[in-house]
Parts: sequence; structure tokens; C-alpha cells
Amino acid sequence: MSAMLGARLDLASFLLSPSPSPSPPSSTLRVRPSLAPAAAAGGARFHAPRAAAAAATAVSAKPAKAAPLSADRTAVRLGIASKGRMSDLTRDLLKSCQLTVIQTNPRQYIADIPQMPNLEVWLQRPTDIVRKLCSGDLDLGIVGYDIISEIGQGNDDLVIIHDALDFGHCHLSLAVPKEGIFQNINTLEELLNMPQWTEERPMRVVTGFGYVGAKFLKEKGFKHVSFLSGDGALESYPAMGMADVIVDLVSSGTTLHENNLKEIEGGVILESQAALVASRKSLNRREGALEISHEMLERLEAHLTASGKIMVTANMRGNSAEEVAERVLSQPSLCGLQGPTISPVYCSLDGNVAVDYYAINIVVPQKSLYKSIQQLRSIGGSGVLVSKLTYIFNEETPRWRRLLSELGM
Ligand SMILES: Nc1ncnc2c1ncn2[C@@H]1O[C@H](COP(=O)(O)OP(=O)(O)OP(=O)(O)O)[C@@H](O)[C@H]1O
Ligand SMILES: O=P(O)(O)OC[C@H]1O[C@H](OP(=O)(O)OP(=O)(O)O)[C@H](O)[C@@H]1O
Ligand SMILES: [Mg+2]
Repeated sequence: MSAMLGARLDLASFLLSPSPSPSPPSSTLRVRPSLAPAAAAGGARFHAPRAAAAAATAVSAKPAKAAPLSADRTAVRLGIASKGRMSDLTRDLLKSCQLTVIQTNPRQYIADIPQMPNLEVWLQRPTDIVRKLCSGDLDLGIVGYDIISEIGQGNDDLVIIHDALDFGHCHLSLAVPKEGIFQNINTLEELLNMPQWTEERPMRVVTGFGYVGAKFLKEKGFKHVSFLSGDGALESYPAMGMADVIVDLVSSGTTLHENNLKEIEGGVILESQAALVASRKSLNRREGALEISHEMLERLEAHLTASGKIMVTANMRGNSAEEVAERVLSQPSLCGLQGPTISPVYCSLDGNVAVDYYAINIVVPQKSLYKSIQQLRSIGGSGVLVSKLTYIFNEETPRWRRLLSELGM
């Protein structure tokens, strides 16, 4: 399902901007960490989540405030998901960066990455990873941006190092039943203006995202709303009569569809994918944390830049490298990352060294492989070799420069 147009959080601007702007744009989440979900929602008629209010309170009671840096450990700590869909995907990504996580027993919660001897890997629930970054018990973490937003509550100590690890793609969305009083409700505006919502009978929202959900609805002008917190199978709540609408994660849209629910225009609260996040305090003060972050960022960027790209090598007859280059550059699919690399192929001819052929190297997107081969052939290319790329290291990554400037370095 394609994400609907609506207010979205801009991944790059959240948490990475140096300081809260005096009047943040409505699409940017930036909230004082001390606000409890209900308080963040504002107004007496915004009722706090009921069932799991305790969990929400626990988060706000210990607002995501940075604890003093613990001096009694020297290792840098990375938190990754211990179970669930993010767990294997995180390990797979690290493995692709030659950072294989070694866990001696699947029930052990500590593991290591041999290439990074000063790094401890802790296997934790995603929500706990964010809490422990805020409390100073972890230095780095890989979790979904949704969880960073919900649990981090705009805590300034959280800094996103890489905001697009290219897995765990989903969006947090408000969805309503397809039928009944919602039959003709297709936009957030229409939902807001429904006469049904009053102080006595607020719109009941079930969600695991009490903080972000309440903040969104408040910003959109909803006044009569009550929240019920649930951990899973939220799509069943409207049919059970326990909630009117839901705020939950969506990726394929199948769960909504199968439970007779629909998304509405303007109802997308945030877009999410896995991110590498750190504690600012750790990066500034824990020995080795910044160096490890740099190496991880470099490896991640190089791997993610290379994924989906291939290297094509071919030979081509020609009078000069320039002439061959002109032929190659005349083809739209053969321009490569920064133009083709063309080198002479030297051969021995009657006892002399001669150049009859040139070798061409180009990096092209995997999806345009066949088109590239056709174009190479059409300009006289032969002996085409295709190889997978593991890494593409560009110059210093902009994300690293942004991180340093965010840290005031
Ligand atoms: N349907 C989905 N598609 C893609 N990513 C998702 C989806 N649902 C959740 N995610 C991402 O995965 C993260 C972990 O999800 P969640 O905490 O629900 O774990 P899980 O894998 O479903 O395991 P469980 O719910 O059984 O604990 C979320 O924070 C989000 O970033
Ligand atoms: O759009 P879809 O591809 O259908 O995915 C959306 C579903 O995925 C997540 O649930 P999950 O699978 O984590 O189950 P849970 O509620 O038990 O955690 C989310 O809470 C939705 O229910
Ligand atoms: Mg789940």
C-alpha cells in the first residue's frame, strides 16, 4: 500500500537538528521530554491510555533524561533487537558489513563483533534499547525510527547517526473501520469534524504509540479523544467495540484490509525504517564511542551504497580512450557513478606493444543490467563481465560531517 499524503516526520530534521526551533513546523516532532503522553496531548479532554497507562507513565516518570556517564565500564555498548522481525534483519545487515555478531548461546543477551574488540553487543527489546540509550546504559542502538520517536519523546540526548538502514520499512498511521459511521470518512478533516465526538463520548483510539499518536492528534486539532493502550492485534479492537479508530504500524496494509479497516488521507503520522541511533553524551565523552560510530557508519554507507549496483567490465576496439569514452557516454545506461573508467589493453603485435582494445569499467544499477549490456553491445563491446559490488566507499560521508556538526565538533 502506498503511503498516503499527510503530515510526516522528516527523518533528517528530527533529533539531528542542533536545537529546537522556536516554532517547529507542524510536521516535525519535537517535544519536551518531560511531557507525559496525556499532557503532551494537552487539554483535559485528552485522556491517557487506560490499559497500559502504567507503561506510558513509567516512560514519562523517568523522562528520557540523560543520566550521568557511567565511568565503571570501558567497553562501548550497542543494543540490537533480541527478537522479532528486526532481530535477523539487523544481524544480516551487520554481517553484510563484515560485522558478524557472535553469540555463543541464543539465550545469552550479550554478544560481540570480533572486528570491534571494544564493542559489546546487547540483545534487547527495541523499546528497551531506546530507554537504555536515554539512561546511559547503552551508547549505540539499531531500532526503528518509530520506536525512537515514541520512547525517546524528543530527548535531545538521542542523535540519529544513520536514518535509512533500508529495512523495517513501515509507517505509523491512523486507520478507521470501512463501514458504519466511518463509511464516508476518507480524510483526517472529515474524521475531525464528525459530530459523534464529544466530551462525554470522545473518539477512542487504541495504540501502542500513546505519545506520538496523542501529539499528532492534538496538533491536528482533535479535542475529544481518549486513548487505550494495546500491545498487539490492535486491528481487532474496533470490531470488538473497544475502540473507534487505531493508530498502528502499516507496511503491506494486509492486516488493515483483513480486519475491515482503512487508512485515511492525512492520517500518516510518521514514516519509519531502521536507524542507527546514539547517545550524544556517549559520543562526546565515552572513549572509543565516536571512533566505533565512525567505522560503523562508513561500513554501513559503503554497503548500502553498493547494494543494488553491479560492476560491468567489457572490452572495446578503438583508436583512443577518448574516442571509446565518447561512444560509451552516448549511451544513457552506461554513464556509471562518475563516468566510465577506460584503460588501454596492451598486447604484443609482431614484437611491439600495441593498443587495439580498451577495457571499460562501469557501475550500474542491477535493475538496468540487461539494458546496459544491450547498449554496450550496440557500440561494439565484447567479453562482458558482471560482478557484484560489496562496498562503495565514497569521500567522507555527509552523514559523518552532519554528526560532527550536531555534536559541535
Ligand atoms: N509490519 C511491519 N513491517 C515492517 N516493519 C515493521 C512492521 N511492524 C513493525 N515493524 C518494525 O519492527 C519493529 C519491531 O516491531 P515489533 O516490536 O512489533 O516486533 P515484532 O517483530 O512484531 O515482534 P513482537 O511484536 O512479536 O514482539 C517496529 O518498531 C517497526 O520499526
Ligand atoms: O501492513 P502489514 O504488512 O499487514 O503489517 C502491519 C502489522 O504488522 C505489525 O504487527 P505484527 O506483525 O508485529 O504483530 P503484533 O501486533 O503481534 O506485534 C503491526 O502492528 C500491524 O499489525
Ligand atoms: Mg509486532
